[in-house]
Amino acid sequence: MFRPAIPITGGVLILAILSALAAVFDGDTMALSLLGPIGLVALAQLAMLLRRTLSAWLLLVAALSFLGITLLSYLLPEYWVSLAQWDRASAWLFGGIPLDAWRPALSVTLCLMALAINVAIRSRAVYGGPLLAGIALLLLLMQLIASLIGSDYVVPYAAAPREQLLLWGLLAGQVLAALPGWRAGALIIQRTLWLALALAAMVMLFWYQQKQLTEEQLRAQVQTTGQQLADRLTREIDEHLSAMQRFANFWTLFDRPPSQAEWGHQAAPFHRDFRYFLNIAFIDPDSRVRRIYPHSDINRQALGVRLFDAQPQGRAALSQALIEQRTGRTGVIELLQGVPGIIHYLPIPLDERQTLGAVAMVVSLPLLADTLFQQTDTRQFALSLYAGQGERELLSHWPEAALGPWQYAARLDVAGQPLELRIQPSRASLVQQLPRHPAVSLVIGLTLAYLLYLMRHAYASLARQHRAAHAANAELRREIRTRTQLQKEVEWLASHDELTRLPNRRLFLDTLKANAEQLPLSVMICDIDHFKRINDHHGHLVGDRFLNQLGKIGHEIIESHGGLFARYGGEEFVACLPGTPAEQAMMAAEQIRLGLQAANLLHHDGKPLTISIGVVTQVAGAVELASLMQAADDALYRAKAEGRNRVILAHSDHGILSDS
Ligand SMILES: Nc1nc2c(ncn2[C@@H]2O[C@H](COP(=O)(O)OP(=O)(O)OP(=O)(O)O)[C@@H](O)[C@H]2O)c(=O)[nH]1
Repeated sequence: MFRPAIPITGGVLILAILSALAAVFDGDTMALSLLGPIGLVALAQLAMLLRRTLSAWLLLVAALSFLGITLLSYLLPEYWVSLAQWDRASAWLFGGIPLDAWRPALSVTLCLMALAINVAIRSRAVYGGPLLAGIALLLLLMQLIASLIGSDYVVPYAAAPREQLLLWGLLAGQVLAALPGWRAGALIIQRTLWLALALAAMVMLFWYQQKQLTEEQLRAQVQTTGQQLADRLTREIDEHLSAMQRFANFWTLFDRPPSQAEWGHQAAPFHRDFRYFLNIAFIDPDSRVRRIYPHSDINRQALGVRLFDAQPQGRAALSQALIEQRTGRTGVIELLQGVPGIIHYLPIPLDERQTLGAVAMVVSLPLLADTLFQQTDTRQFALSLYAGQGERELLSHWPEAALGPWQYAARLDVAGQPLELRIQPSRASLVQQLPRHPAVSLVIGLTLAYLLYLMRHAYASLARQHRAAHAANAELRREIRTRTQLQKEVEWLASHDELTRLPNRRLFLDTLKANAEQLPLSVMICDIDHFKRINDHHGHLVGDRFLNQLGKIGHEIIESHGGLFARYGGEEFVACLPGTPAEQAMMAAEQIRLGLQAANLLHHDGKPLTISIGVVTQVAGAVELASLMQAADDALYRAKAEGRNRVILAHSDHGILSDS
């Protein structure tokens, strides 16, 4: 293993431990839940680098179990295991901490898993080490970009900078340790890696896009809910305005101020239907409160109060009703009851110029909002109603659960008064609604990329082995051919003479033996006359050429007689003629003698090269090679003795040889 990997991984481990201690101190469960497995993987990596394989595996099993559970929480559909069930399990396991408070982002989980698996396989290329490192790198780059851009996702996909740094450290350690091994198989890795890595990158982009889309859908959903709520508020206000109009119209039938009993009788149902009407009062033309419902203690204090004096903010609106006979309304004012609200003034005309008075309806905005909020599932949203554009909070409701990262603000106009309704969903409700398919397709896609790598790597390795085997086979075939050739040459050399390329003594004797029964069997021994002189005067090379020439002449003639011409040794040649009578053998010998003489092979003195030949033929009886050869040799000796350049047939001897 490459040494720098050890200090780098050790550094990651130390930093993870220190950060985890700080996180324990701060009670930062989110950081702890990532620092824990990072520390385990770093320790496992260190153990693997120091060849403590068993310890490394145990640590990895612990880290991968945790990461596996995290991954499952992203993948399993809500209707299989609901968020509430995950929360319960998480609270049981981690002492009351809900899932969302510790669960690392999906991309972070996958990144650490890739690094952990890479430790388990020791980054070996054959098991996908380079691809796992590549996937971890892509996920880290994605996180880096996300951190730089910043985002307000429901479920973020970047770890905190410190954790990201640790992950980079782990990856660097792995790559440094694995590089020498990867270099050895660089060619196969190159062929295998890029396609799988491109697939992984595409899958990540697809996931990112899907994630964007789902987040947008969630926002749209909350926006719709918020807008519905705002519309309902507007409708509610419209309804109470028309109800008030009906109420005011009723009193135009009177030409006198109503009695308290009449007022109470008529106002009661309106007050019951719209519980946010703090009171419904009859105001005389002098702006004094004459009748009021409900007849509560606090309301009774208002009786007789001249509103032009007591409530200057409402003066313009009240004048509109009393003098101009038009509906008037205050803006959001501080009511006598100490809450913000709006007062509507509706004229009760007597005729075109005179008014009987005005109906004042005091609307408590907090109560109005509360009426509305009660119709909504307030466990899932934080709701707040503001006067103007968030200038003054009229009512707000906060659920106990943690809130999501963003809110929607709906603007509405309540009788000319701008209000803002803000809706912020709880984080849990958003997480619950998040579809699982982007996460599932990411995990499946990355798994496919991994399998693709394994498949291509196996294929490339097999192809390389196949090529090597093929080359070895070709080499082997060449070797066999060479050896067979050599074998043939050796075999040929064992039975032939290299100079004349004629059969040698051994092959001659074997042939003779093999044809011993083909009587009459003739044998001849030929010996060049005074050959020594050729060598002495012309040199050995010329001597060789002469020997060669004789070989050709003898071979041609003897072969035409159906026999075998061989070199017996030195300047001696022999012939074996099975089934050949003495006359024919003599004739053949004579042909050789004359052929040599005519070959224009000359001694230094110009005399032609001659040959002496001894011939023997066995016509009957068992052939004895030694005596047969001896008889031929004797005949040759005689030929030499009688003056050379002649053919002599052996004497009849032992009854087996013919005589001339
Ligand atoms: N150039 C050459 N000479 C050879 C070869 N084998 C044997 N000789 C020579 O053949 C000669 C044989 O000589 P000898 O046996 O004395 O007989 P000769 O000179 O032929 O005389 P006779 O046989 O008595 O007529 C020797 O000088 C050998 O060196 C060979 O392969 N090449």
